[in-house]
Amino acid sequence: MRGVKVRTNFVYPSSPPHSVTDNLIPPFHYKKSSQSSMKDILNRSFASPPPHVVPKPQLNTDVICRAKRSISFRTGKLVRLNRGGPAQIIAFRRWRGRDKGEGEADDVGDEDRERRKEQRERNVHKERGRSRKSEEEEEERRREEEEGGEGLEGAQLLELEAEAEAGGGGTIGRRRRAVSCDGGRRRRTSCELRRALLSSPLFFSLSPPLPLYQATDSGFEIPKLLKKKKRRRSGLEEWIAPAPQSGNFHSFDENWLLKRKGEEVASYLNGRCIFLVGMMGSGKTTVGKILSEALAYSFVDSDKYVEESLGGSTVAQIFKKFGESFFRDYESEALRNLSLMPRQVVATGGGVVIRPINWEHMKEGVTVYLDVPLDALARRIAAVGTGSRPLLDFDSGDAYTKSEALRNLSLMPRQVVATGGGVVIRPINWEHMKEGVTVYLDVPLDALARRIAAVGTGSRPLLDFDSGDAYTKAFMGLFTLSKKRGHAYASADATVSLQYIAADLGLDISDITPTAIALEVLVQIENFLQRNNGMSIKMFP
Ligand SMILES: Nc1ncnc2c1ncn2[C@@H]1O[C@H](COP(=O)(O)OP(=O)(O)O)[C@@H](O)[C@H]1O
Ligand SMILES: O=C(O)C1=C[C@@H](OP(=O)(O)O)[C@@H](O)[C@H](O)C1
Repeated sequence: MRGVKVRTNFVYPSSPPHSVTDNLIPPFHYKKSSQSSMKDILNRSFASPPPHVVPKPQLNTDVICRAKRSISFRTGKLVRLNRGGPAQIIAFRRWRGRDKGEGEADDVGDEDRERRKEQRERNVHKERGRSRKSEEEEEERRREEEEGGEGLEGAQLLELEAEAEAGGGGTIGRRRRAVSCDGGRRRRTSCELRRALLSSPLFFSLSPPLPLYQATDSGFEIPKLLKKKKRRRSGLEEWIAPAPQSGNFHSFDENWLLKRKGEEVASYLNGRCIFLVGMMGSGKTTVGKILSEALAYSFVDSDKYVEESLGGSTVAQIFKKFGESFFRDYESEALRNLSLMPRQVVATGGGVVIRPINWEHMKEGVTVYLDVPLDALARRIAAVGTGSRPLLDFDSGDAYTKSEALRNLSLMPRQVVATGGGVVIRPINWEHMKEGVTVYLDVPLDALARRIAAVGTGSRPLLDFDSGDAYTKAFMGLFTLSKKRGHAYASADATVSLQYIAADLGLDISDITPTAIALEVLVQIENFLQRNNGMSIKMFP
């Protein structure tokens, strides 16, 4: 990949933070006896979600393992968890067409590569009678080799072995297929690789598509579907992980992976900003802060930027005083300024996607859409209140929001809307209501007065939004907004869908931590860069 830097020989630090060491326990075959202690571990794993996210009381222990495995599938890593040490990744993800000559490993490999290439060319001559198919395979292998993608070779393997023995870990810019190779030189490579891996006390392979272990209430077990014989042959019995004894096992694992991934992705980004887009409450701010730490970027919230540039008024105040379009102008200006600065994770306001000019600014960097189902958004927003989100704050009662509520309602089908008596005085409201059929209930004043007196004036809503709980109100508002702008989010370079992650990991959406989302954001950015071969990413001088 041109323009994208790849570290081929990066050695991860070998000593973990204290809390991590304390939290790992004896190896896999050590069975925890008590059911409650396992649950304790898992509950503590989710010790620091936002206060309103209540962990499920009965967490399925298997979930954690699946989550771990899946994270590694996504990141393409082979992960080793050391006894009493940090998890270490031995990576096989390889960038296609990456820069050559970076790092020692490539230098060492060049000679070898040249020699093997010549050898193969001689072989090609000898075996002229071969079938066309084999020739294509040969061609493919040669192409891979030229791209620097041959399997792990002597120098790297020795290095890996040395690191393994020393208890260290390393990244080797080689492709993942090296572990699942199936013939000739590749099989040898695979064997060597496995030997190198197994020479270290504990390895936990998350890369092959096999359920390597299952968590049960009494400990971790190799899944029954893997027959004993097969297990022995594949060496899986040794490819095992230490089960967590206590503490924040889950978060540790995520945090550690996130940091490593952050370092990797930051080196490809060359200072490009990340713009997080998504509906209100999708976690742009929460995830953005975590992401910025992993990338060693600074974090900016575009709403805060606008607030500061307008002397500290809140977004709600700006909406109330000057209206939405005034706010949008400042928002566009904020994005323009932010797009000129390097190394930032920007949490944008949910509405930035509606103006094409904002996309022009954001496309200076990489845009990522956090796709969260409306139901989850409404829950989150209901938990904190709609006060800071004027487009959902139908209770505030100012003229602007009442009209806005009516506009939103006019976009929804199959509704009978009981409007507030005062809506008729604003022409704009009629425009909205004329989207449907308006019916005037003409009741003599004295009859109205009697009715209202009977029930009290407290029950007179301006819009029917006043009835219903915080969740319903938030959901209604989000629904109409998402109808209007759902398609606009699709312009982002990458999408992170919580629904997809939840289905993939077998988790509830509310159980996906912001750290896991941040990790997925990094993976999707990486995929985006790979798809675009790094060419769309301009370099900062
Ligand atoms: N992964 C998550 N799980 C549960 N709640 C979350 C998650 N991410 C964010 N939240 C909560 O949702 C609310 C909105 O998050 P925030 O980051 O402010 O969203 P945005 O910046 O997109 O509006 C906050 O109260 C936050 O604590
Ligand atoms: O969706 C929107 O139009 C808005 C989202 C808000 O930001 P968050 O997405 O950070 O809540 C804020 O910019 C403003 O209330 C408008």
